[in-house]
Amino acid sequence: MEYSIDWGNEVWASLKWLAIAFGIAAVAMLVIGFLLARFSRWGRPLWRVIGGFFTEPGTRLKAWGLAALLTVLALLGVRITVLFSYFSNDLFTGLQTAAEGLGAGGPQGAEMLQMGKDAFWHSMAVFGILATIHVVRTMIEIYVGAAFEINLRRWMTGGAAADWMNGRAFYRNRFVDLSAGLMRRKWFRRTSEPSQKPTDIHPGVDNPDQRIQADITNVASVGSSLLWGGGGSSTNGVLTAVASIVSFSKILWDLSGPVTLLGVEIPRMMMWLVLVYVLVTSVVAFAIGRPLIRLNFWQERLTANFRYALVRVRDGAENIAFYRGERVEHNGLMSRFAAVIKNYWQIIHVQMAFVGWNFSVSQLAVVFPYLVQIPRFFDGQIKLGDMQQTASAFGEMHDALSFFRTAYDDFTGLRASIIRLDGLADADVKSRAMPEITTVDRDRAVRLADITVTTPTGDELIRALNVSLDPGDALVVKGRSGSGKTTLLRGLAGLWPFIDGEFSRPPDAHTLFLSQMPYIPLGDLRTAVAYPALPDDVGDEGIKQALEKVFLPHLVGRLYDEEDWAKVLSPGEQQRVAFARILLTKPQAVFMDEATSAVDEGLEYALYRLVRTELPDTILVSVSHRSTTDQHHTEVLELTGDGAWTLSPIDSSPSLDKRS
Ligand SMILES: Nc1ncnc2c1ncn2[C@@H]1O[C@H](COP(=O)(O)OP(=O)(O)OP(=O)(O)O)[C@@H](O)[C@H]1O
Repeated sequence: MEYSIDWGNEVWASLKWLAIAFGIAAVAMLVIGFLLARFSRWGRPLWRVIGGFFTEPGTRLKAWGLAALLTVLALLGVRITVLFSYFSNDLFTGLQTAAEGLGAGGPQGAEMLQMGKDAFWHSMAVFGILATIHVVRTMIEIYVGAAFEINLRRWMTGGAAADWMNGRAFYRNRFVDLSAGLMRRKWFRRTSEPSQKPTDIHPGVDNPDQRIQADITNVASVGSSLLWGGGGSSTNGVLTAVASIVSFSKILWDLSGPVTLLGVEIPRMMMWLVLVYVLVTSVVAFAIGRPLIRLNFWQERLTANFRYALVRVRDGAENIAFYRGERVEHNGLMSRFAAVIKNYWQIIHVQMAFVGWNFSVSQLAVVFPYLVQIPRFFDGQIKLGDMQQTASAFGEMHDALSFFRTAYDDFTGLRASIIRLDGLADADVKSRAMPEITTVDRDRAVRLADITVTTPTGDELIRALNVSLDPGDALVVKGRSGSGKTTLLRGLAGLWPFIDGEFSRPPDAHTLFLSQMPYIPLGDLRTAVAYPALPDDVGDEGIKQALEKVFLPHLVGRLYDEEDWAKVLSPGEQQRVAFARILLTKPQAVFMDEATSAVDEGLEYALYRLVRTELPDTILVSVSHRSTTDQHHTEVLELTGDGAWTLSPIDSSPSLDKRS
């Protein structure tokens, strides 16, 4: 019996096919990828969030290497599927020959039966080889796919986290929306990028944590499987879909015969039928599934909001418990959860229609080729094997062409993640583009020259402030609540964008800003005390001494204890930890925002004296409501909150002996 292809020569034929297909696929992917990244509405943001993986020196070799390997493996998968279709042709033709031999009887029948048997066992051997290669290929593909995904995810997470930290974008992105009103202000325009227009405002960035964690995971895993397909043969990707379409259209073209429709003979009918069938069904599917882009985007946002609300309860547990605020919290949580469910129902409704349509279309496609071919088979024009291969080629073509229809759901999820990651990158850039105070490094001195601070709505809090402090000077900032004391410190620290003027201070490493409640990082106590230095940089001995000096000797033995220290230490103890940090860091200038508000006056006195004695040359700037802090300072700055300010010396301060 004659086989459908020359199996003896197939290894070389397949290798040649693979080489040519790889060449074409590589060029096509590069060209299409370039065009999409340059000109399409979703390709541009996608390239923005993953482009560096393929271009940066640290990752590009691995990126291109793994991508090439995945392409080869995907194409090999397509080739094997093609060969399986020839195997099935031979198997069924062999069975048909054997059956005909049995029916015919006699010597000729016996010969046909033998031919059929030979063809059957030959097919089994072919299947054994193909199946082995198929399994091995699939295993390798799963591994390489995972390696690509993990590398991409690692690069994206590292990059997004660094970008979020860079220029304190994680803090300043809260002002991206608010800065809209100020875009028209002269000094804002002067300090912002020339390309920024008042209309060019990003709508802000919600839940960056979710974006960095969940959206990146989604882009890395769904993105790569959409391109190359999953591990199993049934899961197509764009590449395998296109390669299958090309390969199977040739088979279908060769096998499909003419069909007479309303008296007109249409050649290669199967081919046209599958194209028209899939085109029409896909257009309908896209129309049904279109709302999923928006709904998936919202699902991410609403889920993140709900989770953030839960985290807030955990963080504020003590406060909530004191207030007996469970009812309010529960209501808040449930209303956020209700929003998640409402959106989820909308997704389900669209998906019911979408999946229902796709499923019906795919079911019909199972019998469709038999219905079209059966007259030719009954007329004896084609053999059982040919019909079988036509049906399988139709099925493969249909699956491949339908990939874009069935995977539309995944595309919408991917698109939502890309939009969110692009939004984060955008907000990071805009956060950095917002104005910041001009800082000048100056050894052992602090100068504020013409500092003007406003609220986000443009109301002046401080107008043209000038202050000059030399080593050992200490300034206390006072004023009614809301007059802008904290905001001044925020501005000087480079957090508050609505500030103008020049600020000279010791270099970053020698200037320390302390907020009212010191931040306590996760980890052991030594990490908490040494922050923002690393514990090994300051050493255990230094940490122990600092703890003893700030009256926390009971903590000396617990340096390596891992606790949620922000919840274990009392506010007063946390403020003493902040003073320990001053002793460890030995800054040339320190700015403190009500840093002793939680300790009693005796302890406050002792802590200030400690700093003055240990670090007599350090410049102190304290924000304080208490008159007891005055005695540790040399000057007082009074803010009125409407722009005006007064600066006056403080007499008879016991700290005035600091320079002696
Ligand atoms: N993110 C913000 N958006 C809008 N307005 C803000 C923001 N942060 C602060 N403000 C406003 O800026 C003004 C100054 O606030 P700031 O916290 O500096 O006051 P303060 O003098 O430190 O007050 P207190 O003594 O109560 O700590 C207040 O009116 C406050 O409402």
